[in-house]
Amino acid sequence: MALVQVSKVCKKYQEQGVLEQISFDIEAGECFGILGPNGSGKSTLLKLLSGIEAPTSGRVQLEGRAAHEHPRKELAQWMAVLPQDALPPLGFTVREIIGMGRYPFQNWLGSELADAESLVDSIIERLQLGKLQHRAVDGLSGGERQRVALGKVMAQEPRLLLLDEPTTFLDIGYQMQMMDWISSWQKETGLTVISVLHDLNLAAQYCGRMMILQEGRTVAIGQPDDVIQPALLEQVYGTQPIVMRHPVLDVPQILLQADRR
Ligand SMILES: Nc1ncnc2c1ncn2[C@@H]1O[C@H](COP(=O)(O)OP(=O)(O)OP(=O)(O)O)[C@@H](O)[C@H]1O
Repeated sequence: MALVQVSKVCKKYQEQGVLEQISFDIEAGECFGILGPNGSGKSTLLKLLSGIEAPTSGRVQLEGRAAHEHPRKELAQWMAVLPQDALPPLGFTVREIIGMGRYPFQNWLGSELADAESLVDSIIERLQLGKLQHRAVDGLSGGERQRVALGKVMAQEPRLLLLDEPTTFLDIGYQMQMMDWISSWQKETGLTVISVLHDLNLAAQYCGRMMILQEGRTVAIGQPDDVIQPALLEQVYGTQPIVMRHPVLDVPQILLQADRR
């Protein structure tokens, strides 16, 4: 059985259709990208996948059970969400925030049987947060804060990770670092990743499969080569990019073209 099964999902807000007849499956260990123009329904789909909201019709199932019917604490023990505005609470230190990823595993006394401190240490080392670990998150840069947010979801040791545009506001160095960390973590643990992304080039490099939404409907779903097609992208985004192959990675990449007239 696929880890995630979405079948004939529709979502309406006050009679306004936001998602229409969405169906796809995701197998354990996949990296799946959700792309599409602004307002096409990407974040809404992520909310349905995380069980925060229920579909108006159709089904979203995680391990064969409706996403919104999983008890929240149980779900938090195997699914983590990194939202776009993952601003951790002010006043806490980097180390404390990462430790918060362990909350779903604590008993009512706030203690955990397994040694969480060594896990937190290894995450701090891996994300190069050693020098920042005792600083309050308030004064950190956007890139540093995003790294802390990633550390918190890593501490949760999920099997399914949902990301909402994890690289927004990051410079190209941090963008690649963030995606590489997620990718190596995924390879080591067999984690399943579903990510909303705006950047088609990043998606083609990191996602095995991706879908493109337009006005709440699926216009393409498949491997990057199936999806990154000039005519399709022009139809969806209203601009026709040049599609080339990445000289090293051998995946499709787009070049945008200014109108010089
Ligand atoms: N709670 C809500 N109530 C009413 N309308 C909503 C609600 N949430 C989203 N919408 C509408 O649903 C549509 C899709 O929004 P959504 O945030 O899912 O798009 P998106 O593809 O993630 O956009 P972006 O790329 O700009 O972040 C938008 O028209 C939005 O206004």
